[in-house]
Amino acid sequence: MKTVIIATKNKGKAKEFESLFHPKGYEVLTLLDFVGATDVEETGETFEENAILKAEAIAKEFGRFVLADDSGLIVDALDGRPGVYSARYAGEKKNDAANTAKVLDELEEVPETERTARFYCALALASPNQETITVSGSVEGLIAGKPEGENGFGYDPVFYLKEKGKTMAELNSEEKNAISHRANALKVLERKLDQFLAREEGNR
Ligand SMILES: O=P(O)(O)OP(=O)(O)OP(=O)(O)OC[C@H]1O[C@@H](n2cnc3c(O)ncnc32)[C@H](O)[C@@H]1O
Ligand SMILES: [Mg+2]
Repeated sequence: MKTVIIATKNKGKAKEFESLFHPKGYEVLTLLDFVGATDVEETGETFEENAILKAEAIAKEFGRFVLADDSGLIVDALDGRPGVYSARYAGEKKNDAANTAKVLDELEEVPETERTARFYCALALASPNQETITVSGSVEGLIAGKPEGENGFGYDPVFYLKEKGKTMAELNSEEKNAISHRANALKVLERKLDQFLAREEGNR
């Protein structure tokens, strides 16, 4: 089986990438499978910059092609926050419940019509042998009044999808993977993947 390494230490992302890549015939490994892999600092100002930082650092470290994901929640009423700080919005400890509570708190006075938001995902595919490819995807929603649902991770319990009448955390993984920012970015990447892999073969 072909293998793709994802430069992430996030269990929720790892699980989603497994379900997204298995049907394509790829086994997925993440940094959770490699003890001692570098924790790449996310010093970029955009999702794209951070995805590139993570993918290129780990591709160099492992000497092979690597995919990285930098993603987050963009809330219009908060001028785009938490944005690139989504993972550490309530502090460096990366606590999903605390991050979510902080967003809900900040939106307390904001009426439903103004609670528009989107999840955004930048993917970077890097290799020591060729130029990095970057793609992105997003999904539109509203920030709910309180958390609902147990599935997914991060801000999923407060990300309400009007068309579904449910939060992202009330969808099963198949349903989330049909519409998510991550799945949408991966669809775009797919169109470029074959050429990228052919160049990898050529560089062996
Ligand atoms: O950097 P890696 O190791 O990949 O893991 P991370 O959790 O730090 O990931 P990011 O830096 O990309 O920050 C993304 C944060 O945005 C949120 N997020 C991203 N995708 C999400 C999704 O599908 N559902 C809910 N929240 C999401 C969640 O809080 C993540 O921790
Ligand atoms: Mg991170």
